[in-house]
Amino acid sequence: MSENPDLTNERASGTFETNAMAAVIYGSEKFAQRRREITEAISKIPEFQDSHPLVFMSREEKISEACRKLAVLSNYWNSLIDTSDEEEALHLYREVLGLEGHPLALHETMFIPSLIAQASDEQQEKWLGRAQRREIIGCYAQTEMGHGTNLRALETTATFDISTREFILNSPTITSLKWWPGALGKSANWSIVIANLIIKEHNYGPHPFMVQLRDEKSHEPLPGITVGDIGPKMAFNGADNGFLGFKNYRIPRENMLMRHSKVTSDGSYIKPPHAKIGYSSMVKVRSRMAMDQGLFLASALVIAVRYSAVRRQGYLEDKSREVKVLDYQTQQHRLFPSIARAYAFIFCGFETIRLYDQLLIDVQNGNTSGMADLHALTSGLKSVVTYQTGEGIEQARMACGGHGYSMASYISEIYGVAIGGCTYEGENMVMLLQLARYLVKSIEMIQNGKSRELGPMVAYLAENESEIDLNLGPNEYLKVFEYAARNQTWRATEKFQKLRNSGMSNEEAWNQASVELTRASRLHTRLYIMSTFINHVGSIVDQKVKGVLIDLLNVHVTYEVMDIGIYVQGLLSSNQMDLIRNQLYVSLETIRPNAVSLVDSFQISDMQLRSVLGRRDGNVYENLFKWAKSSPLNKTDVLPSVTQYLKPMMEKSKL
Ligand SMILES: CCCCC/C=C\C/C=C\C/C=C\C/C=C\C/C=C\C=C\C(=O)SCCNC(=O)CCNC(=O)[C@H](O)C(C)(C)COP(=O)(O)OP(=O)(O)OC[C@H]1O[C@@H](n2cnc3c(N)ncnc32)[C@H](O)[C@@H]1OP(=O)(O)O
Ligand SMILES: Cc1cc2nc3c(=O)[nH]c(=O)nc-3n(C[C@H](O)[C@H](O)[C@H](O)COP(=O)(O)OP(=O)(O)OC[C@H]3O[C@@H](n4cnc5c(N)ncnc54)[C@H](O)[C@@H]3O)c2cc1C
Repeated sequence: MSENPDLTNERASGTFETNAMAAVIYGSEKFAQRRREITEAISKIPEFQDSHPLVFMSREEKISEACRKLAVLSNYWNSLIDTSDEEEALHLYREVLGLEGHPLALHETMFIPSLIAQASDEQQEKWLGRAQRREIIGCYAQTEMGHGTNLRALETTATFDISTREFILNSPTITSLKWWPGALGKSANWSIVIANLIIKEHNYGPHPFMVQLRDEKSHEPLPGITVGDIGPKMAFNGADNGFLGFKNYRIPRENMLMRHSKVTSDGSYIKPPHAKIGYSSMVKVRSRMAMDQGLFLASALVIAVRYSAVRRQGYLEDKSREVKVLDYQTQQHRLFPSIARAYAFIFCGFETIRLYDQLLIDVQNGNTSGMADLHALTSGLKSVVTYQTGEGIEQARMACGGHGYSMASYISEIYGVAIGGCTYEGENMVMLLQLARYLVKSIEMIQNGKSRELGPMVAYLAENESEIDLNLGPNEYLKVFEYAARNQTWRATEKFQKLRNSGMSNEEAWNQASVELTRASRLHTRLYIMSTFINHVGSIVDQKVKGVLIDLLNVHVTYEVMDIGIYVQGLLSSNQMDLIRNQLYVSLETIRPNAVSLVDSFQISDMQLRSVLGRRDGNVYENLFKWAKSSPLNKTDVLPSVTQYLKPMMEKSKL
C-alpha cells in the first residue's frame, strides 16, 4: 500500500535531509549509516519478526519469545555488528527485542560492565570472555526486599572463613532477600552479588562477589540458593526480575571482585583507592540513561507526530475539510518542546557516556579524582531526564486521543518502561539529593573564598547577575537559567545552614531543606541540558540541519524559561515574560513544517516501534482495524464466557 499522502506532503515540506540529521543525532555519519545497515539486514531475517503482536502475549509468552529471538540472534551476532561496539550492540538489541526487557538486558548493561570495572585481570581472564561469548548469563543483584536506596543497610553477608579461604553467603532475614534484579528470576546462571564483607566479625560494607546461582548443565538452582521470579510489573514484563536468598552458600575467596578492594588468603583487607569505587556499575548505567530515555521519548514522539499529521479533526478557516490535528497550536505546544528535549537528552547522553568511558580509563590508571563530578552530574541527569521523559510520553499519548489509549499505539508500554527509570539506578529524589550535596559543597567553597577551585560546571554559582537582553538568542536564555539555578542553590544552601546553625542536627536540617535542595538540583541539571544542547548545535557543520536545530533550540529555551517562570520573577519583567511567550509561539510555527522530518530523523524502524499509529507509511485506519481483528477475543464470535455466564443470566432474567 502506498504512503498516506498527508505524510508524503509533510515529508516534502521538510527543509533538510533526514540522513544528515540522523548523523547529528547519533554522533557521526558512520554510526548513523551503520544503524541503517543493521536495521536493513535485520528486516531480511524473518525469524526476528514477532510471532504475533507482543501486546496480545502473556508474560510467559513474552519471555519465551525474547529467548527464541536471542537464540536466533546468536547465529547472526558476528555478521550483523561489530561486537566490540556497544552502540551497535544496543541498536541491534532494540531492533530485535524492543523495550519490554529480555534475559540478556542486565547481562549487557550491568554484569559485563561490572566485570570490566571491578574484576582483576586474572578474574577477567576467567569470566569476561565467557560472559562476552554468552556461555554464561549474568545479572546484578544488589537491591533487597527491605533495602534499595540505602546501600549501607543491606543485610546480605559474605563472611570470610579463614580456615577454608571461602566466603559464606547468607540472607539472614526475609527483608534481606535480593529483590528486583533483572534476569535473576529464571534466566541468569551467574550474578554479581553485592554483600557486606565480614572478616573476623568486622563489617567492611557492601562489596561485589561473582556468584554461580544455577548449574550450568541442568540450570537447576544450586544447593543453598533460593531463587525465583517476583511476578508481573507495571511494564518490563519480558524480563524476569527475581528474588534470591542464600543459606550458608560457599564461594572461593577468588570470587570477590578484586580489582580495587582485596582480601588476602590470611584475611587481610586491602582498601580501594576511593570509598565508592564499588558503585561504578550504577554510574555506568546512569551515564547511559539520558541517551536511552531520550530514545524512549523519541519513540513516543515519532508515533504522536506522525499520527497527528494523518489524524484530521475539526476545522480552522477552511470548512470544507477537517484539519490535521498537528496544525493546532495546543497540539504543537504539547509535542514540539518534547521533540527538543529528546534531541537534548540524546546529545547529553553521548556526552555522559564519553565521560564515563574516560573515567573508567582514569580509574584503571589510579586516578579517581573525576568520580565525584560524574556521580553528581549523572545523579541529577538521570532524575530530570526520566521525569521529563515520563511527562513527555504521557503528553504524546494524550495527543493521540482515544487511539493513544489503545495498546495499538504502544505508547503505554513505552511509558511503563521509561518511568521505571525514575526508580531504578537510584530513586529520583534520592539522586537529586546526591547532586544537592555537591552543590552545597560548591557554595561552601565560595563562602570560604575558594571560588577559583570550582569545577567548570558549577563556576556560575560564584558569578554576579548581569543584564539580560532576550533578543540576543539562546545564550541569553542560558543566563536566565544560570540566574535561576544560582539563586535557588544559594537559597536552599542558606536555608540548610540556617537550620543547622539554629542547633538542629545536620541530618534534620538537611531533611527540612530537602525540597528546596531538590529544586536547586533540578534547575542546575536543566541548565546543563540547555548548555549541552546549545554547544552541540553550535558545532554543527551542515547549514540546513543547523538552521532547523536552531529553530528547535529556540523552542527549547523559550519553553524551558517559561516553565521556570517562578524562579526568574526577580530578573525578568512581565513584559519580558510576554516577549518570551510570544517567541515560543513563533518558534512553534517555525518548526511546524519540519515536525515530521524531525521525528523521522530518529530513524526508529516500524519493527522497533511496534505502533499501528506511528507507522512510517501513515496508513493508520486500515491497520488499526486489522490489528483489532487479530485480537484473541475475536477468534470466535461467541465467547465461552458468554455461553457459560451471560446467556444463562439473561435467560434467567427473562423469567
Ligand atoms: C549494552 C546492551 C544493552 C542491552 C539492553 C537493550 C535493550 C533493552 C531495552 C531497554 C532496557 C532499558 C533499560 C535497562 C533495564 C532495566 C533497568 C536495569 C537495571 C537496574 C538496575 C538497578 O537498579 S541496580 C540497583 C541500583 N541501586 C541504586 O542506585 C541505589 C542508590 N543508592 C546509592 O547509590 C547510594 O546508597 C547513595 C549514593 C544514595 C548513598 O551511598 P552511601 O554509601 O550511603 O553514601 P554516603 O551517604 O555515605 O556518602 C555519600 C558520599 O559518597 C559520594 N558518592 C556516592 N556515590 C558515589 C559514586 N558512585 N561515585 C562517587 N562518589 C559517590 C557522595 O557524593 C557523597 O560524597 P560527599 O560525602 O563528599 O558529599
Ligand atoms: C524495573 C526495575 C528494574 C530493577 N532492576 C534492578 C536490578 O537489576 N538489580 C538491582 O539490584 N535492583 C534493581 N532494581 C531495584 C531498584 O534499584 C530500586 O528499586 C531503587 O534503587 C529504589 O530503591 P527502593 O526500592 O529501596 O526505594 P525506596 O528507597 O524504598 O524509596 C521509597 C521512597 O522513599 C524515598 N526515600 C528513600 N530514601 C530517602 C532519603 N534518604 N531521602 C529522601 N527520600 C528517601 C524515595 O524518594 C521514595 O519516594 C530495579 C527496579 C526496577 C523498578
